Amino acid sequence: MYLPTEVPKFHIALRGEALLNNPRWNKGSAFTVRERKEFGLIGRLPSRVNDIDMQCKRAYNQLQMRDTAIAKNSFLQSLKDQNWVLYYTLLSRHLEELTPIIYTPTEAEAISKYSHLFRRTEGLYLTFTHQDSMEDDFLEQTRGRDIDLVVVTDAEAILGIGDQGVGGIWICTAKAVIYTLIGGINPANILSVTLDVGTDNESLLNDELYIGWQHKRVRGKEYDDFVDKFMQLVRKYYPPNLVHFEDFGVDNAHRLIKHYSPLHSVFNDDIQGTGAVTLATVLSAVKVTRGKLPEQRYVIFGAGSAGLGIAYQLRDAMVDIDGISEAEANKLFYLVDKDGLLTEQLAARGGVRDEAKPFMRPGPEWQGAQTDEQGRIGLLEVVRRVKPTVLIGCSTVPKAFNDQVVKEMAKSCERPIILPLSNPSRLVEVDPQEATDWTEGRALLATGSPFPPARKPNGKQYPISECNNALIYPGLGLGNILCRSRRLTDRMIVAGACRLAELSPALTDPDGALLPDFRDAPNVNFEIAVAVIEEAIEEGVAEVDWKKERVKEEAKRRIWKPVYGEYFYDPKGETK
Ligand SMILES: NC(=O)C1=CN([C@@H]2O[C@H](COP(=O)(O)OP(=O)(O)OC[C@H]3O[C@@H](n4cnc5c(N)ncnc54)[C@H](O)[C@@H]3O)[C@@H](O)[C@H]2O)C=CC1
Ligand SMILES: CC(=O)C(=O)O
Ligand SMILES: [Mg+2]
Repeated sequence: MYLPTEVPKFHIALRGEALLNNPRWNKGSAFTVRERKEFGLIGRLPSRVNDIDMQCKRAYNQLQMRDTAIAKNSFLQSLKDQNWVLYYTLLSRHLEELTPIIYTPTEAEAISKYSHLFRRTEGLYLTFTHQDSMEDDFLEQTRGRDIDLVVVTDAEAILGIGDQGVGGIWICTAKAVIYTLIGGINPANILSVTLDVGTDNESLLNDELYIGWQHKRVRGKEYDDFVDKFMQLVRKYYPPNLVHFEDFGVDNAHRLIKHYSPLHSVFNDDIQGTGAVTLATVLSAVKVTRGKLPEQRYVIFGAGSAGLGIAYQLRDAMVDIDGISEAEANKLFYLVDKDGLLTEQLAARGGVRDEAKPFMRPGPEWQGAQTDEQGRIGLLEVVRRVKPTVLIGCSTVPKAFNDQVVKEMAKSCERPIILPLSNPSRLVEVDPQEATDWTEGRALLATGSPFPPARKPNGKQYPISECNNALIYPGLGLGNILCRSRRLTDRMIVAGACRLAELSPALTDPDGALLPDFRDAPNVNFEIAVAVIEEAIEEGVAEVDWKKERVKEEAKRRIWKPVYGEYFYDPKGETK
């Protein structure tokens, strides 16, 4: 993180309890003596003034007293409710250790227990039954704020754990934290929203403690009208901001992004973010194998939001970077979903969703293929026949890349590129250590959640990169916001992915990680943002017209940092 050279000054209208209870402005024991006098805090705080180092030390010690990941997650949630500067400083100082606590995999567990862990609210809850007051509810939370970014979910497909109803708000708040921690976006300017349209999760419908709308999911026109009502509010009050869609069900995810992208800066993280980070990973892997994207054969296991997003992103990059036609690029993909390989025959039986149709395989190509008793062409058969060089998993099926599949792939491929991306960790398609063992250390690997390095047969440690959209979306969002682009274009996303690939350690060491280390995520995402802004300016969609050589400097100045400012009481000052 870039720290400022000067202490920022703020005029604040809050005093006493109101100031201590506001996590944006609260400094706790770090209020200076002058501030304590000015804001009525002398009797409300123990006498000694602490600096941020001392506060971090205390908070870190308290954190270590919690012995499970979920208890640590709850502790950090409370810290966020109390003091943003301390919370973000602590996370920045222990980025690698604490990201898995506040994001995947622990956040999945927290979300699944949302109604049981619930203590206080965070974000905006827009419930289907309260849509008459939606505009007032929206303004109640946003009035007087600059909202640069809205992170929204309807919670139908949370991480790898499916429909989580109102608990989905916590994926938005977790994604928002990553935007701040890694992207440097001011947390005060981010709005997390859950669209509570019910849930089809039976255990939530039957849970007496469930805290959302206990009703089956609304679908069809009523759903579309509800989402549109929300989108029109965002467009009315915050036209230049970015709307980030997270963990919608696959069909709605594709429909919504298609509908709104010509109208507003919108971004679907599961489709575009995952597509972009995977493109960067594959670009760096093919550098190691000295190949090119169009020379690969891609098998994607799980053709939902992420799988299709990856296929589209890789396909579009080949068209853009390598100049091949879309039709030629489509032929390089083999998508396998729960009904087996996506083929024309399967489509004729209604088994292929529209977005996947460009990638379905022609019938004659698979005549004589081995099928199971339901007529499905399974992953092993696909791997046998296709001899893929790239195998990607976004299926939520743990251990789907078993020894047979991996060994089969490794027979015809010197350095198989294997990316088991399902989250949380327990759903990973193959444990990276097993993939390393089964390929005698030849596999090039990255996973969706963090894993320890794998040990190669020669004793060398192979770092497992985290191919998670969190390594790219903060930079894409930051770039879009800083240049005030009214569209997040495909080329802006490709520019970000290419910049990420350029920063890969594997470019200089074939046994190095495919992506930069997560500890470098803030600097890496800053570079991604710069690439996005440069592209937006070149395409003419940016509202700023910074000269190329000034982009970095301008961007750096606008990044939010977790530092305490100096406060002055002012009845007309900040209240939110
Ligand atoms: N690493 C990353 O950055 C990301 C990882 N993911 C992970 O990818 C996984 C999928 O997420 P989404 O695409 O959003 O979910 P999704 O529900 O849209 O897609 C999952 C797909 O897998 C298919 N599937 C289920 N069982 C299968 C089987 N036995 N064989 C083959 N396919 C099967 C489903 O039919 C569906 O099409 C999740 O675990 C999620 O956490 C998602 C987004 C980003
Ligand atoms: C990482 C992410 O967006 C997911 O697993 O859904
Ligand atoms: Mg997601």
